[in-house]
Parts: sequence; structure tokens; C-alpha cells
Amino acid sequence: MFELIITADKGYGLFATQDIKRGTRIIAEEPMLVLPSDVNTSSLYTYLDKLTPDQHAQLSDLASTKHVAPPTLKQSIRQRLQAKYSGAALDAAVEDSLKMHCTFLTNTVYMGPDVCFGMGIFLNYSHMNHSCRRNVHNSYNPTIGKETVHAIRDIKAGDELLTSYIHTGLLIKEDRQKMLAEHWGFDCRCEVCDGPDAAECEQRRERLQRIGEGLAVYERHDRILTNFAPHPVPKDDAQALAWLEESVGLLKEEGLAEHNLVHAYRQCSEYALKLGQAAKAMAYARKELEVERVCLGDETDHMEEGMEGAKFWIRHLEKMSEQEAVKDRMNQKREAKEQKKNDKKAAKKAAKGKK
Ligand SMILES: C[S@@+](CC[C@H](N)C(=O)[O-])C[C@H]1O[C@@H](n2cnc3c(N)ncnc32)[C@H](O)[C@@H]1O
Repeated sequence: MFELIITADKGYGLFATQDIKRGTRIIAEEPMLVLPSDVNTSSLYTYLDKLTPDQHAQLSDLASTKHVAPPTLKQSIRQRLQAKYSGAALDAAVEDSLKMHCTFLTNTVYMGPDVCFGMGIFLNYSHMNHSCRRNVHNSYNPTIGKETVHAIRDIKAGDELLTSYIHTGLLIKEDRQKMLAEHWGFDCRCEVCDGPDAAECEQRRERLQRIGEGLAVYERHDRILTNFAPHPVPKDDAQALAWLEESVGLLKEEGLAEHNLVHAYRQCSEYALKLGQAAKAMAYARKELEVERVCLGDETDHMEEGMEGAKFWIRHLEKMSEQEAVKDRMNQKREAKEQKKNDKKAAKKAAKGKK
């Protein structure tokens, strides 16, 4: 469905070779290399020294942005290699080790929530460039042991497949640019940052950020925090739900029909439930499931084990509505019994009166 093409200004990138429908699984690949989540620049060499020649060759094909390496790295690599090499061989070994370090820092993908499955490098996915309005969603799927990439909207043949390197919620341009420059060494010129609608995009993302901040304060249930919050906070559950419904609209306008939208639908569902609107809660849960399937596909057993994911939430709502139905039936029975008793009493009274 895609090919690797050299671009004018971003190095290599992946481009669609055919029209790709929303929800299509474009990539499912195992990592070529996995390192533990606690590896840092000083312990990384112990892993890089153990690379097989094949892995070394594969890593050499990936982008290596010098910018991402800490300034002291070259010096520490040289000190480490001095015991083994000297002269020109030392210079070459230092350059190679530095390149491998930078390749790793440029291309690692965090696998699983809190990087619980480690940091992986992938033959295909690692060639994908960034956009602040991505057209694919990537995630590591422990049920199948693969990194998957799905189209989150229809993609035309010839379009570049673009992911987002930033997973930390919705950020305004300044914060996004700072992160991208610091970690990946480039100035983002995507349509959201630099396109003709950039100003409107920024307004939407600012509003989304405000909503997120307001809700975070609201959910702490702390009067002092609420009173001193720098921005408005919803006054009750109904307003919280209204704000979340607004954020669903904004996310769709921004083309962010991915994990942010999944999360927003879940929050809508939870608030609707709190407000006693069971049908609305279920409708939002079903929307969550639809977007989750687009982003992840159907193999989401791992999420159900952790009592998360839309399928778990739907089952939970169904159980609750079953319990409510049982409660309703019991209440109806009790009320009918009481009614009968009262009718009997009234009839007796009426009979006495007649006598
Ligand atoms: C994971 S690699 C992506 C693939 C890379 N272009 C290649 O040649 O294999 C990340 C690097 O690609 C480049 N890159 C990714 N997205 C970019 C963008 N939107 N604009 C400019 N450069 C980008 C940056 O150099 C970044 O450090």
C-alpha cells in the first residue's frame, strides 16, 4: 500500500501507492530491535555494542539526526572506545557509535502505555514523517505483538503517510515546535503549523487545551483549586458534558479522529451516565468503539484485561442497565403490591362506611 520515497526536505518518507480507506490496516510489523524503557544515553551503548551485523545494517538505513544527541555524548563515546581503538580506527569507531546513538534517539517508538513493552525500532514505521494533523494512527498491539498503523481518514494514492511524534495531548504551536525541534531536530511546516488555516487551527487547539485544563481542575473536586484556577472551570456535570461535546466537535474539525477523540467520547459517556442519561452514555460508548476500531482494529483483548477499551465500557454499561432494569422491575412489583394493599384497605373502609 506504500513505498519509500526520498522527499525534498524531510529525508525519506512513506507514500501511499493506492487509495486507502479510513480504518485500513496499513502496517503490522514486529520491532527489529527492542530496548527496555529505562535505557538512557549512557547505558544505550551496552545494547548497541551487541547489535548483530544485520541489525547494524538495518539501523544504518534509518535517519540519524545529530541534533538530538546531548553535546557531551561524543566525548563520552570517545573515552569509552579509547581502550579498544586508536588513531583513525578510533575516529571511525566514535563516528559510527555516535551515528547509532542518534539513529536510536531519532527512531525509537514507545510501545504500550508508560512504555511498558519497551522502546522499539521498526523497519517501515520508523521511516514515517510527522504532521500535527496526521492521517494514520500507530500503536503497539500486545495481543498480536506488532506495531500497527491504520488510516484515520481516506488517503489518496500519492499522499504521504504521516504520523504524529507527539502523543502528550493537544498542544499549541509553540509547545509542539519546541518538542519537535528538541527531540527530532526539525521545524515543523505542516498544514496546521504553517498552512493557510493555521490561525484557526491554533484557536481550536487553544480552546481544546483550555477545556482539558478546566476539566482536570473540575475533576479534582477541590474548591480552592477551582477558585484559583487561571482559566474557567465547568460549574457542574452538565456543563462538563457540554464542554466535552464541544471538544468532540473541535477534534473532528481538526482532523484528530484518533486516540484524543476516543478519550473524549469516553468522557462524554461517563458524564452522561453521571447525569442519569443512560441511552446517551451508551450512544457515546458506541462512537468510542467505532473510532477505536478505526485506530486499532479488532484485536483489543489486551485492553479488556486491563478493564479499559470501548468493548469493556459497553459491557459495563450493559450490565449497569441490566441491574437498573432488575431494580425497576423489583420497584414496580413492590409498588404494585403496595397498591393492592392500599386498594384492599380502601375497599374495607368503604364497606365499613356503607354499613
Ligand atoms: C523517524 S525519522 C522519519 C523518517 C526520516 N525522514 C527518514 O529519512 O527515514 C524522523 C526524522 O525525519 C525528519 N522529519 C520527520 N518529519 C518531518 C517534518 N514534518 N518536517 C521535517 N523533517 C521531518 C526529521 O529529520 C526527523 O528527525
